Amino acid sequence: MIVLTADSASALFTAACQAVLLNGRVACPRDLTTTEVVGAHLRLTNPRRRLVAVPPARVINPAFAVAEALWILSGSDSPWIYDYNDKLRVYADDGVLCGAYGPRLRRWDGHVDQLDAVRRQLLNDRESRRGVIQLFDPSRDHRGYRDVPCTLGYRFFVRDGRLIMHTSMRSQDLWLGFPYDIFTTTLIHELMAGWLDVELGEYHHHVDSLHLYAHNAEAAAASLHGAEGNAELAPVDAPWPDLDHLLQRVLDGDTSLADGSTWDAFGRSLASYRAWKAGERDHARKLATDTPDPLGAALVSWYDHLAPAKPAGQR
Ligand SMILES: O=c1ccn([C@H]2C[C@H](O)[C@@H](COP(=O)(O)O)O2)c(=O)[nH]1
Repeated sequence: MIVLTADSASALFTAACQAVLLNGRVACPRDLTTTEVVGAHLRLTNPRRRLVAVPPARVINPAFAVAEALWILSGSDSPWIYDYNDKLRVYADDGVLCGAYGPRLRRWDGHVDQLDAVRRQLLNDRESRRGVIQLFDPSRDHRGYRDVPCTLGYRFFVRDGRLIMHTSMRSQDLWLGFPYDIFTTTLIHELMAGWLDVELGEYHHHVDSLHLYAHNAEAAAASLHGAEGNAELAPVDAPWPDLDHLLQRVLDGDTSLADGSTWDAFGRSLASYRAWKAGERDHARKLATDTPDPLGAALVSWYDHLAPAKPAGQR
């Protein structure tokens, strides 16, 4: 069992890489070799520092982080998510990710909006222990689909005027999955704190199998010497009744959102990445550079990682 505390996702990521490399044992589920620690409690004291950036060893695609978080929050399992990360297709059955969190989060059993249920529960009984969101569904997840949720669920507690969040995962790919998962969970955490009108408290990430695939071990070792980015994202909130409409506007690329808010930064980073994928690289870089918030800088780093910028004057 490892227990780690940090005030940024980047610092938590490097500490976890170190702990898995030092204490991990080999396990080969699905015939893929991993180094694994069974039992990890990762505690993030500032959930707004949700962006993992440990250049040059680990540079993430912040547009995918945003896209996946909004895809989940909006309750979607639509294939548009592949536009932001084509690799997800390998987990699809007949084109669909059967373990998608969104429909379970917003329409469990076809109708239960768990975000709303937890929000109401904690508004009615401030210190309730019943603020539970369930994602793993035994009636679906033992059927043999390629995609089985790694996140079992979330719990929320209001204590001393702060919202504490706990996530439980059965399985976590530290290198590929963690940076994106922590972005989504801490965004849900911050939004829930806003709906309850309390401060953002600590975030706890409990993982059963925390692992590194063999092909990522060398990079993980290099990340221990990377520069740790711990930029804090600007605060984000949305009145509960406006959430779905706001998510739709961001996803639709509604330019009237240009108000310098975090939602504006989300929309710009998605638009920038769509331009990049369409081959409009200069336009994509310009949109990223103009994006307020550390998200814009992270997107520029991602483009540099994909295709290093040519020195001025060189074509
Ligand atoms: O949100 C997710 C979803 C998947 N994975 C990783 C964990 C495993 O490496 C792999 C799923 O494989 P199984 O645990 O289902 O075998 O994907 C994550 O890290 N986070």
